[in-house]
This record gives sequence, C-alpha cells and structure tokens, in this order.
Amino acid sequence: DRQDTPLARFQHYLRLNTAHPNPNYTAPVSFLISIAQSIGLKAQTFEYVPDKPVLLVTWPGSNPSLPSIIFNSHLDSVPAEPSKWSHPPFSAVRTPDGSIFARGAQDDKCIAIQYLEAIRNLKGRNFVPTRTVHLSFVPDEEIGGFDGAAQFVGSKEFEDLNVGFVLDEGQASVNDDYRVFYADRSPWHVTIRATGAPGHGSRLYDNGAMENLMKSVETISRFRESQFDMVKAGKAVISEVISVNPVFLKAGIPSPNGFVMNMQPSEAEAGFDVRFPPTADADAMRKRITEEWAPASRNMTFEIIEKGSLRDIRGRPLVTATDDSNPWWSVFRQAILASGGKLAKPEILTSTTDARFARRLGIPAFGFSPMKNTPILLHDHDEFLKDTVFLEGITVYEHIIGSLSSFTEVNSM
Ligand SMILES: CSCC[C@H](NC=O)C(=O)O
Ligand SMILES: [Zn+2]
Ligand SMILES: [Zn+2]
Repeated sequence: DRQDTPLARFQHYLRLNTAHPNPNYTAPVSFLISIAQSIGLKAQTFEYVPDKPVLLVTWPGSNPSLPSIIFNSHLDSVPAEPSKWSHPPFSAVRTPDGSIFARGAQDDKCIAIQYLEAIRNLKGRNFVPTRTVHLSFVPDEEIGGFDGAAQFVGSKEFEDLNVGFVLDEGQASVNDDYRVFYADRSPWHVTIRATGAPGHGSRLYDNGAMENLMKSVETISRFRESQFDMVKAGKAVISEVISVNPVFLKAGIPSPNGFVMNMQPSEAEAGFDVRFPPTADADAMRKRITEEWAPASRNMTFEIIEKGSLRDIRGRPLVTATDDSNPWWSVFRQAILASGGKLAKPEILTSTTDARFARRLGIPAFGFSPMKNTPILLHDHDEFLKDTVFLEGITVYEHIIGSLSSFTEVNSM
C-alpha cells in the first residue's frame, strides 16, 4: 500500500485527518498539489477565509472561449469515534477483501483522487479537452460550506472561469445502478423557545415553560409523522418530503449531580433540523412555525437560520433539469452508459451539498459519486470503499470528463 499507485494515493489522502471541528487543510492541499504537478496540471489556491484554502487545478481546453466544466470535492470530513470502528478511522487499512476503511472513504475523498487519476489517464492517452476542465477542492462543506464553496462561487475568480457545468459529490448505491442527484434539500435550523412561570415541582399550573415547549414538540412530531407516513406508504421518498428532526433539548436547572428535580424551569428550548425539497413552500412553513410550533400565545419565540435557499437568483426552484432542456444531461448519461454503467432514475439528495451554490447562480450541477454495490456509510462508523469500486470509478470519470469536455453543441447553459 506504499506504492506509487492510485490506490496508494487514495490511502495517503485518507490518512490526512481533515475531520471537524479542527480540520487541517494544509497537508491535503500540499498533497493534492503534488499530484497535480506530477500530472502536469496547474494548481492555485485562494484563501477567502484565513486557513480555509480553496484549491483549483486546471486542465486547459483547446477552445478556452467555451464555458468550462468543474469537478468539485470537499477537503473536510465529519468526525469519527475511533472506539466504535473496527479499524482506526484515519489508518485507511485495506482488509484482505479489498475494503479500505477510513473516515472520508465515501464522503468524499474518493472522488478527489478519482478526478485526478482520470485526468492522468486521459492525458496519458494524449486526449486534449476542448473545454477547460477544472477541479476544485474546497473546505468546510460538512459545516455548510459558507467559508468554502460559497465564497469561491461568489468570487471574481469563479466568475472568470466561465463555468457552464458543475459535477459535485453524490452518494453510494446499494445496487448495480449509479445514482445521480439533480437537487439537494435545503436546510433550516429552527430553534423554538418557551418561557413560563417557575414554581415548585409539585404544583400543577398552566403555561409553564416546559409544558409550553412540550405542546410544540407534540405538534412538531405530528407534522414529522405526516411526512414520514407518505414515505412509509410509498407515495414519496425521503428526499421528496419535508423532514423535521429534533437535534437538541435544553432546559432544567443544573445541580452538582444532574438537575434540580423539584423546580419547574422558567425557560426551555428545542432545536430542529428541517430539510425542504426544492419545490416546498417556505412561506407555509414560516406560517406553521409562527402559528403552531412557537405561538406567542404560549409565550414562545423562534429563530430560523436558513442554511440554503429554496430558489435561485431568478426565483426558480434549485433544480438542474434532467431532460432535453439541459444538453449536459444527455451527455452525462451517455458517458455513464459508455463506461459500461447503468444509471438509476435521477433523485433529490436527502442532505445538502456545495452544489447548491452553483445552482443558485443558475449553473447546472449534478451530484454523482461512482460507488455501486456499496452500502451507504457516509457519516457512519466503519465507512469504507472497496478498492475495485474505487478503481472502476476512475474509468467512469474518464468517460465523463472526456465526453463533457468534448461536447461543443451549446456555447452556454
Ligand atoms: C447546513 S448545510 C450542511 C451541509 C451538510 N452536508 C453534508 O452532510 C448537511 O448536513 O447536509
Ligand atoms: Zn460530502
Ligand atoms: Zn458529509
């Protein structure tokens, strides 16, 4: 595993710990630059926020006046709890069956190296792209991308790239079809707070903070169930409904061995991760939160932090077309077929990626990670990717990069 091979480079990249809350971006950026240089590609870094570099690798096309294409991946990963893993999460151990265990193996360090290796192979066959091909490696996706992809996509440098199409990360597929994502769900962080009269733990009275909060929690649970029921009934998949999940509860008066048990607190709050499919009605949700989830009549207030918008800058839903109105779609699809792969029906991603920043500008963007017959282990313990799946992905990207960079039918889009 210490050789000069794509797999060894993947393992090396996985061993560079970029987990939150303190990702070190220096080592992975230097490593990726060294790979880019070994392929003869230009690499530059931009630092919109201190210590949060964006790395851009460029393979110039023969017709630089055409819009370019960009392949994005994030440098960071979520944390891992080593004691709950079968192998240390930053060891990138390869087991006898070829599984490489590491935090980031699926999400999304595989695609970073696959992009580079695909270009190495295409260049080795003297392939010359017509459009310029860029690879971007961005920080902080896992915490929302605001200091990473959002800064980059909003920059003068990005504007100058004249990007026509973006490919970003997707998710593993448990069967033989590759999955492609044409939209993300948009996240809101919603906090509801209740106040009420404090009092002895033995008293029964109306409008206590806890009682007010718990009534809301019940209402929210019913809404959650109404959405989940549609999924259970087979009328929708998870990414097509609004999910609401409680993520914290905060109340009580601390005491040295826990909480004071005979006092009803005067304040209580709860936080929710809410995710909207792109066609959801945000105004209806705002009304619901105001009237039902945090009504002033129950001494409640709320805070909504929108971590993504539901509309692009022209007011359209944040979706990338998967029909003939989007010429990139059929080129992408054909490339997968030409690589010997099959493609599942395009999906909305349940979670949220950096692709939303490009879609917001109206740039078509798909989420795609070539992992088939692979359990979905992003953010899970024992995240792994099989060596054969990793290597097959390089071939898939050779087809994708080859086709998309040669495609000249449209000048814009
Ligand atoms: C607030 S945007 C958060 C982005 C994050 N992305 C990957 O997991 C997610 O929770 O989906
Ligand atoms: Zn990811
Ligand atoms: Zn992730």
